[in-house]
Amino acid sequence: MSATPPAVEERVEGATPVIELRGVTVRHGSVPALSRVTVALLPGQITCVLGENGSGKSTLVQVLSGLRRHDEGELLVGGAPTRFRSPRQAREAGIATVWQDLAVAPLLAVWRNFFLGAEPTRGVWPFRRLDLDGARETTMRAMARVGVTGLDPDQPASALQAGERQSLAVARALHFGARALVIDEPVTPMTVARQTLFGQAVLAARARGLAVVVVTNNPRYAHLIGDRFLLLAHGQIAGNLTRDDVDSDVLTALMAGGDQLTTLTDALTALHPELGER
Ligand SMILES: Nc1ncnc2c1ncn2[C@@H]1O[C@H](COP(=O)(O)OP(=O)(O)OP(=O)(O)O)[C@@H](O)[C@H]1O
Repeated sequence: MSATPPAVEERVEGATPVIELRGVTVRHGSVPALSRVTVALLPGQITCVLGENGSGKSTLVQVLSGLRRHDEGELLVGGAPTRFRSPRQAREAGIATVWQDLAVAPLLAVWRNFFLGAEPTRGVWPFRRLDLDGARETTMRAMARVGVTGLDPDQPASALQAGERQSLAVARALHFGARALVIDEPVTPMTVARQTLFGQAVLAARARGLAVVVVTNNPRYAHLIGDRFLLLAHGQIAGNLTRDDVDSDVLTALMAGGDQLTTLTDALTALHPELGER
């Protein structure tokens, strides 16, 4: 895993955002969970979303994945204003979500979990049958692409480690042509092995030109993999920084507490007025 991604601004400058939020507000009753959030998610860029509990991270994931409709503002996919009516519509638009409580069918083979109803077939009806070898082969190749090698595609998914399950979900997204990948990081702390696997999968998605969103509570890890850092506080964007703007220590300090986050972001914006314009 490369610790220092190449200069992103050069690669993605001028690219049409895969997803764009313009002034998006989401209310739970009278409580705004997100308030006038504006952000562009660019192809080949990893955006890490950071913020304390209740800052609106999950709500943002829900909006991007079609689980929650926004009350105000605009959601654009590939430049076109969009309103998802279901998670399925978001998936069909190329937005794949890897949920915190990632579900696999534990008794089914890994390759079955990979295809989940989209299994390849051979021949024409009425002689059509499942292409078992093709399915296994495709699963292994797709998993290798995200850094998981030596996998037995016939083993039950329950035998996979948590990190490998996440990799499976990312591998699926890449294989089925997703344009954006939204990952809600598990709340439980990740082991180094799992972080490494996860990082490989995420960087593979980025290399394939997907817009990647990672919701995380770990600023050091975010700084390692992320190109851009979206800081949420009380449902609002408290900072939208690139890895050139902040080092790992500053990002960690920004995350130290909600109030501090706002104060420090103000201080940072005062030092770098251009930050406030993003
Ligand atoms: N279904 C709901 N009904 C009412 N209020 C809600 C609902 N879901 C979230 N909220 C409120 O909206 C705000 C944003 O919540 P959200 O879950 O998006 O934050 P979060 O940053 O993901 O927090 P966490 O890290 O705890 O999951 C919070 O004030 C929360 O209490």
